[in-house]
Amino acid sequence: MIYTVTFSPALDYVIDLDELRLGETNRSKKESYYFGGKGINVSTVLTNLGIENTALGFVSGFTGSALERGLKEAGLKTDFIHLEEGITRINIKLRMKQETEINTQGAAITESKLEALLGQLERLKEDDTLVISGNIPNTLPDNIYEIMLKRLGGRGIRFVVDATGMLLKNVLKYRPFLIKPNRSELEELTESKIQNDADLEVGAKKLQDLGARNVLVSLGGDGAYLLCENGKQFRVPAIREAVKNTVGAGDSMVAGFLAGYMRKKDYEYALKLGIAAGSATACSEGLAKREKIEEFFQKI
Ligand SMILES: Nc1ncnc2c1ncn2[C@@H]1O[C@H](COP(=O)(O)OP(=O)(O)OP(=O)(O)O)[C@@H](O)[C@H]1O
Ligand SMILES: O=P(O)(O)OC[C@@]1(O)O[C@H](CO)[C@@H](O)[C@@H]1O
Repeated sequence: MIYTVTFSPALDYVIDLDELRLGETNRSKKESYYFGGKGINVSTVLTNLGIENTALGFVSGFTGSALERGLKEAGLKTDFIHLEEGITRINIKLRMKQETEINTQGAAITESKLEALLGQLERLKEDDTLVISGNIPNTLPDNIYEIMLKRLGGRGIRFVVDATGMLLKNVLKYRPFLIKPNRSELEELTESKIQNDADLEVGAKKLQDLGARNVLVSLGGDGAYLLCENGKQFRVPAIREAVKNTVGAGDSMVAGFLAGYMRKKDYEYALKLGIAAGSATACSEGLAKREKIEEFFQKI
């Protein structure tokens, strides 16, 4: 069984603008909203691909109720913990020539609610997969992912971690099955510039040396690079069509990769399905549906 954890789910409010003029009243051309947060996006795309999973995390307030209801209507299985104060965050995504995002803090998670999540995770057993992604509210310590993996280590659970900075660095020693930095995250983690494929290999190898088993580096419109635990490496270009929205492309890639791995236990196949899912989301309004992912997979 696959479980995803999103500490700080989000209502993604996507606003289309010609341009943003600071200090003035700007009027949108169009707006739309999506139920997001990284782990939730992974769960949505897994569900779209017919892979059973449960989305865990914290929700609160009227935005949390809307998110929970919306996800249920979309067919997701969720088991959220309800916070008593604050609201599930609203993240602003400004869509102009370039995309600009404002990701907000999100509701504070109390110690007892955190314990409730750790209690839920006790049900995980050998061969289960736990996807932990996204940022945490700034009221939590940045070793929180490490605390989780330490408690769950040694049980044969497959960990997938998609996070930045210390949140990710702290967990590498627990040998996560998969991490998915993008180019700038890889640069930050390895404190080096990534300018070509040789740099990708060196950077990914550094993260493997720190403990990661498989390192998937997403490169936006340039596709992705995978360094596998067996030493094999693959570089696959993206499918380039008219881009509509790249929010959630990385999460879709993680979902596609996992779905592919579950199906065939083959890393090259998993990477191709990951690329297909990431590019299908980039070329869709909202997260990709199964038909688009399959159509893109045929083109790789
Ligand atoms: N402009 C694009 N055209 C085609 N495919 C894209 C484009 N942007 C992203 N993708 C696909 O999605 C995958 C993940 O993209 P990216 O590297 O932007 O992830 P990310 O930075 O984690 O994104 P996010 O945080 O928004 O989810 C890429 O490897 C590629 O397959
Ligand atoms: O603030 P975080 O947790 O780093 O990222 C949150 C977020 O940008 O990630 C998803 C796209 O990957 C969006 O649905 C969501 O708004």
